[in-house]
Amino acid sequence: MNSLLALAGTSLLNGGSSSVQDLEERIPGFSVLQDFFKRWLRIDLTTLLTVAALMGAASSGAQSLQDTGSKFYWWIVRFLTASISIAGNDRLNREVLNWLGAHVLAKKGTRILTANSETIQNDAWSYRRVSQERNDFHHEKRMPVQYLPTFGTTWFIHKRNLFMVRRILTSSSHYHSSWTRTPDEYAGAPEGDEPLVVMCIGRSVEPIKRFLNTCREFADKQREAYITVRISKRTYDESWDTTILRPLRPLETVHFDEKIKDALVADIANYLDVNTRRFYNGRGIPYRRGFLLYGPPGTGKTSLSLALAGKFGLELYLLHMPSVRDDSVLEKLFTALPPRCLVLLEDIDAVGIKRRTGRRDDDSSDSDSDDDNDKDDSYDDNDRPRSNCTLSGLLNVLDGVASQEGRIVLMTSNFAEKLDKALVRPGRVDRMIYLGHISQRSCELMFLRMYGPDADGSAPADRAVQLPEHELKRLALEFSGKIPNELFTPAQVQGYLLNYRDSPLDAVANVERWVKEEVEMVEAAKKKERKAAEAKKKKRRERKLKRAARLAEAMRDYDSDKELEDFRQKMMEEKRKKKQKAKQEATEAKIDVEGGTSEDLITKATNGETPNGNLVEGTVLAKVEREAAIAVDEKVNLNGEEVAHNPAPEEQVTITNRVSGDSH
Ligand SMILES: Nc1ncnc2c1ncn2[C@@H]1O[C@H](COP(=O)(O)OP(=O)(O)OP(=O)(O)O)[C@@H](O)[C@H]1O
Repeated sequence: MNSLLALAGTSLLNGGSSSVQDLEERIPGFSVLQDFFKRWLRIDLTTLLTVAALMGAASSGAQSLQDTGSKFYWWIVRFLTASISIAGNDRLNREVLNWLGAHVLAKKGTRILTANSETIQNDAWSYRRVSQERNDFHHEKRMPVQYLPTFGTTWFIHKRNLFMVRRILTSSSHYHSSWTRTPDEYAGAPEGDEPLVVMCIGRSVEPIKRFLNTCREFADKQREAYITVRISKRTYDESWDTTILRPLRPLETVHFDEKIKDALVADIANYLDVNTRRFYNGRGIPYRRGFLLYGPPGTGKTSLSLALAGKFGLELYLLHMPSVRDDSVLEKLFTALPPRCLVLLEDIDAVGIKRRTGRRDDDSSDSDSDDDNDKDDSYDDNDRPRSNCTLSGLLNVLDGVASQEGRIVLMTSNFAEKLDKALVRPGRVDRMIYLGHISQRSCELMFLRMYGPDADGSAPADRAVQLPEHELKRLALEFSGKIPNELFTPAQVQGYLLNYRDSPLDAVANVERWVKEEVEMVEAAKKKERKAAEAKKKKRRERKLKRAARLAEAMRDYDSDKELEDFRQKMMEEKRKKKQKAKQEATEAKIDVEGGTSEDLITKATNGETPNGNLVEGTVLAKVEREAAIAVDEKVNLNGEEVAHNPAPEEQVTITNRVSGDSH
């Protein structure tokens, strides 16, 4: 085709006639077409082809000119610059971008940037999970926004060398941008895995190497001032995929019993000592250490964990237990831990609490519960968040064969009393630390921290009143004296002080009123809680009565002792399957069944009492067993006969038949 167009072009330039013959030779029937176009359309086909040929030649000429220009440009660039490229997933890549963000973009006032905060997946579910109500308004865990260079080239001068850093488009975004013809930086934001090319005018790479070192040093310095927190956010590839830098929190800013704090720090320091590792290894003791931080919300469990990570220069791996999908995810995340780190397992009490559909480990309510079905099943009856992980899954990662050695596990819980004994046994939890309500001394320290000079010794610029040290101490003492000892959480007091960030005098002046209001609020909340607990208790009692009535009803349908015994066995079997844990406790339970009418016995049994009125230690199974035994006894009584009651051997529940007085 191109040759035909060229021929047409030559034909026009030569006056036409000779080349029409050439064209006729190459395209049979060309003269017929030519006649047709001339007669009917009044167009000279040769001219048309010639114009097209000239336009094609001009465009390909421009293209090749552009190619040549581009080649020349890159040849010059190559000739005049040295460069080092950095892969998208290399840590150095991030460090260079951070340096640029801090030193170039802000100074140059760059107007086209990309912003990073945190990656989200489908968070619809997590918005549903409203956190437990708390009184501090400053429990802020949002990620700061970071501004970085976008696609393209950033120019800057560093140590008298001219540098260019190119952030290169990845193939997918490139396709997108060229398709829509939108400039790269508007076509989409960089995803974080774009390679970088660092170029510098000159024929040596040494200045670039020096620049990269500067970036690394800057990152190290930043790291010293920050704690690296790793979390797992992506739901599809279970890894510690997100890194957050949190400002370092000095341990002194977490207020609780100083002696306990010192002991905890000494314990961790001792554990991290190389000699300790040798000692553990030499004696075949697994080199692990676990701590449980427990107490009400807002008492500093998370803050203490961050402060400890900063103090010992460890990376913090954070897992919020109710958000862990299942045991296999937990295991994968634990397997990916480095040997020396701090793992924070938040809300550990959520493990082992069953969801409404398919309850597991510690459920002590009856199986035929029919209320509360409309409630969000990510919470238990006490509004504690639930986890999909099982207790055995958790124990397995803590000290199973495959569990990593050398790390420190910190677990936090608001409901430590609910934790399984197996979880808190030494080896898994070596030290339990209670973080409770704030003491007056801690209030004083918090006040001083809030209004004292900044960490670097400088006075905060935005403070309206700069008080001398002795005056500040006096105010701190006055402030703490007005706060009841161990009534509020540290978060509450911090929240109050933040309201008077610029005015310590106002903070002291208004504290009594605040205390009064808070106390009233606490009282009201307690009252509400009590009411809710009573209503719950009432409901449970009604359920038990209903069940006991059903049981008694069922008893009436049995004529022979054998049928009765079969029924009892069947019921026992069902309960045994459901209540694995309760079965163990039932082993220890001793139940003394004596005296009382049938109604008495059933009522007492449903209340968790022995027939003689004593409260029985034990579990659901023990209670159910008791009810069954009572019902059996009752049936026997009605029949006027004595029936041997043989509990399954593994239950070892001693039941004294009230008719015979025998114990089995
Ligand atoms: N003991 C404390 N000393 C100093 N500040 C505290 C203390 N406890 C809590 N705070 C402050 O209260 C806020 C919440 O603290 P943090 O998240 O550590 O509490 P928490 O016990 O982990 O709460 P939750 O159980 O709800 O996770 C933080 O801003 C923190 O600075």
